[in-house]
Order: sequence, then C-alpha cells, then structure tokens
Amino acid sequence: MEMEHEEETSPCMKGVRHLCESGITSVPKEYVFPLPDRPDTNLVLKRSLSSKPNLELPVVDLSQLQNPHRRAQTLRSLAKACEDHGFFQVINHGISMEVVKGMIDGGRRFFELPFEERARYMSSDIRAPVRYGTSFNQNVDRVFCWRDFLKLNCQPLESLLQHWPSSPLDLRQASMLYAQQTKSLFVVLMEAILETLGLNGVQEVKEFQEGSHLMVLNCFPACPEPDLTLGMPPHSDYGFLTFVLQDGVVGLQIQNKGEWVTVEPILDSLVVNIGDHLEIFSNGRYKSVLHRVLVNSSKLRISIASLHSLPFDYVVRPSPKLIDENNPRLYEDTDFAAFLDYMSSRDTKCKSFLDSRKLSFTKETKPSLDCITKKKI
Ligand SMILES: O=C(O)CCC(=O)C(=O)O
Ligand SMILES: [Fe+2]
Repeated sequence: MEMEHEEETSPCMKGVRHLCESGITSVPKEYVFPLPDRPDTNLVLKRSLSSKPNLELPVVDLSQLQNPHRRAQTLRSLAKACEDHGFFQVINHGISMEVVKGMIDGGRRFFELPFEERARYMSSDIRAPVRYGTSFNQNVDRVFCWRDFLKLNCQPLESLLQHWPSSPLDLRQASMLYAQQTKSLFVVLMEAILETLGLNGVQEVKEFQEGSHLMVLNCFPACPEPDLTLGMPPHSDYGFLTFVLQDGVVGLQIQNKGEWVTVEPILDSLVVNIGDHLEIFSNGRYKSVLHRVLVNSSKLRISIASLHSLPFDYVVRPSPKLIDENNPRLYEDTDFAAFLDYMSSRDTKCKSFLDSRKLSFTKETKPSLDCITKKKI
C-alpha cells in the first residue's frame, strides 16, 4: 500500500533526519511528550557521572555452551537472566566483528543518503520486504518519536534480498551476512532456552530456523532538546528474542524494579531481550520487559534490532508441558494477524498487546503492568 496523500504532505511523516536537515533549533510540538512520559535527564546524567554503572545486565558467554564441562552452568545463568531480567548481554556470540561493523556502517550510510533516495522505500504496508519510516507507529502515534527506521524483512532471505536498497553499495551484502549470522545465533540460543525450560525435543528447532525475522535499522539523530522527547516510547517486542546491536552511543533504557535504567553498551556484545511470544510460550516464566530509547543533543545513534519468532502463519501459545494444576495457563493463543491488526489500529504504548492476550482471570488478579505514564520516576 502506498502512503496516503495526506500523510505525504505532513512534514513529520518525512522523518526526523529530514527535519534536522532543515536546520531546526528546537523540538517541534508534535514531538513533545507529556511531562510524566519525558525522560528524567537529570537522573540519567547523575547516574552516568557516578562511578556505579547504570545497570549491570547479566553477561552470558555463549562459547561455553559448546564446552561439555561448562554447558550446564551456562544454561543455569541463562535461565536466571531470562527469569530475573528478561534482558541480558551475550559475548562470544559467533557474529564476527567485521560483519557487525559492516552492518552499523552500512546502516549509518543509508541514513546519510539524500531524502529522495530514502523516501523510495516509504510504505505503510507492514508486510513489505523493505520499509522506511519514522516514529514508532507513525499512522496512529499521538506524539511523534525522534527516530527514523529502515525495516528489512529477512525471511525467506533469498527471495527478499533483491528488494532491499541497492544504495549505499555494500548495505545489501552487509545486511545479508548479518541476517544469516543472527538467524544462526537465534537458533542456538533458542535450543539452549528450550533446554532451560525442560522442553528440548518438544519444539521443532526447524520452526525457529524458518521463523519470521525482521531487521530494524534505527537512526536517532542528535536532538536540540532531548529532554522533551523520546527516540522510542516504552514498548515490548513481539517475537521470541530480539538482538540489539548498539553503536557505542548510550540510549537504551529498560524498566527494572519500577525505574528506568540505562543499558551501557559493552564492546563486542549483543543485547538480547525476551519478546511477548516467548513470555506467552513459557507461560509467563520468562518476561518480556518494557524498554525505551533516549536521544541526546550531540551524537546521532544507530542501533540494529533483529526480531525473531516462529513463522508468520503459526499460532503462539503456552507450551502444554509448562501448564499443570500449579501453573494454570495464563495466555490466550495469538498469531501475527492479531498482532498486526492491533498495531495498525492502536497507539501501542506499553505492553498493551501482551495484556490483551492475558486470560481474563489473570487480567483481574494482576492488573496492567507498570508504565511510565502511571509510574513517575
Ligand atoms: O535502539 C535500541 O537500543 C533499542 C531499539 C528497540 O527497542 C527496537 O528497535 O525495538
Ligand atoms: Fe524494542
């Protein structure tokens, strides 16, 4: 579906880089978040000036999964990271530094292209093989986010590749290598996670191999008034796992014990987070965690998020092996069609899609989760 005429003419729809190129010195009103939703930059600054890191996420060394003497211990730390945090970092993940660097550089250069070239990929069809856009959910957002994105649909890779941008020259090749390697990592990690849940052999690994895979290249330009807006609002990701590659500029925050805490990028690591589908599949044992992105006044930030799940036409439901009289089923079945309908019709802030899949008795006993609009820090 092409962009509607009205959307084409709205300046916000052209994205934040375009806006910055026009030489603005303040944040237009469309991007100003209501006061309780804005980042508390004083708090962030105070934390990063103190010697204590903002948050030490668990670090899992994936090379130890291959070591028969260390595998059991590594699985235990993986299970703990999934249960206690929903977010962790992985090192020795098998994706070469060259591929990582090529991906970040290619992404950065895409956003440096003239607006007209980037605009060729604008589309409001969420299933398009390639989609350039802005904000979070630009057709329904009440406040725009300080973010432009390029989404590359990576499954099946061989047939979609040809639709990806041919400029800058090496972006397609870099994205292909990164997509192949993150898919392998996803499969290895899902095998390990199934084992931590006592489900090895229950779920076909092939279904993850052929599962949906979306790569999101995020661009957060430097912002003249970063404390008025957000790069991404509080949200959770829909899939099983998301891998986030950060370019070294901080910005990612996760909600931890009711507070927003900054995730410091560790060199050569990838951030992994649990998505809604894994929360449903594990019947709530592993939690998909709210996160958001802050912007800053001096540095453009690039991040690459890879979202992985089962194939698009699959239904996601709690694994029957994880349901018994002590562990009642907590979530309804869900599928991508339901998620996409929800996304295109709602201003999806917070974990509202996941909440909509909770069975009604849990909705009553465990009312909606923490959200920044309700919980001021
Ligand atoms: O930029 C980041 O660090 C996170 C991006 C993110 O949450 C997403 O693309 O879903
Ligand atoms: Fe996310």
